[in-house]
Amino acid sequence: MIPTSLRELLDETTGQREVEWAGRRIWLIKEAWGELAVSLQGAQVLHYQPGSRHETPSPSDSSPSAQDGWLWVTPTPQSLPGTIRGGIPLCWPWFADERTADETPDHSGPMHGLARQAQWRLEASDDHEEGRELHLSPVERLHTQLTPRAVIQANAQRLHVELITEHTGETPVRMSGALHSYLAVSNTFESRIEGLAGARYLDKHQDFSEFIQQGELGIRDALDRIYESNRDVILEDSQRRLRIAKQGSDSTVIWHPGESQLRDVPAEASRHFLCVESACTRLDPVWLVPGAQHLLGTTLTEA
Ligand SMILES: O=P(O)(O)OC[C@H]1O[C@@H](O)[C@H](O)[C@@H](O)[C@@H]1O
Repeated sequence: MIPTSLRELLDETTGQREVEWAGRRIWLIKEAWGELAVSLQGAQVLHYQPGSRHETPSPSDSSPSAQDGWLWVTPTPQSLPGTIRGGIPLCWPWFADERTADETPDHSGPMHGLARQAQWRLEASDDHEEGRELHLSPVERLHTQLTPRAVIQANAQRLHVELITEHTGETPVRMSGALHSYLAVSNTFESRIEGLAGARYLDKHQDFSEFIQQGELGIRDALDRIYESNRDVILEDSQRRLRIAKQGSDSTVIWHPGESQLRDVPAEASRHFLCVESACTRLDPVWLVPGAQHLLGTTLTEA
């Protein structure tokens, strides 16, 4: 589900073009296989919709429909240099406040790292498996030893995002990170995740105490959990069943603020997303040695 102003820009797009939206440069694609929108702030996918839209939702109806895409974006994003809440923010080279690869003297780097605020450049947009493959790199160096790049593939069947980190320095670095996907749902508190039953998790709301997931996970309230799992999960709600697969990640983060008001999200809009994140966290940090690389990936398909 994307804001109406972004929807209008997509509706006016044929093929590919760069536009300005919410003060950011956005790469829009509308082709026979579907639609994609990527913000060059953060190399952040904001929208993916396979196939063509069949109908325009009525403006009076604020609930998302299957035609609104698989990702959710707040209708009231922060202005720059803030970040856009929604889509798939890249959290790099640390997750949340772990700051393992933070090079500031007092470890005061931003929550979720440096990548999502930074400006990225589109290096290539190629035909790929009857869809598109985009390659992006940060405009400025973000870390003295680590270099990230993003690869985004989209076609009529799937959206795939890779965050690749190369170690170009001389001493090992401990990093973490996440593909912080905001997935669109018709009602967060009626949605359900399959695939985590029996998994160990840390509950951030209970001082990272450890628990085992009993049965499948129904979302009923706020939650902030790191599951130790590398399995696919399925997000089910009344509009679709989405399979979320991942690569290079042994942590699955499930997050929603519940009824707490986020300052950049109107109350009604916050009932339409759930974050399911392919991550490397305190449970599975990545020790990168000189010359090595790590790939963190997520793949969304219809289940
Ligand atoms: O508001 P932010 O910085 O995007 O973070 C949102 C949430 O992101 C999740 O990944 C974290 O587990 C939460 O603790 C955090 O609150």
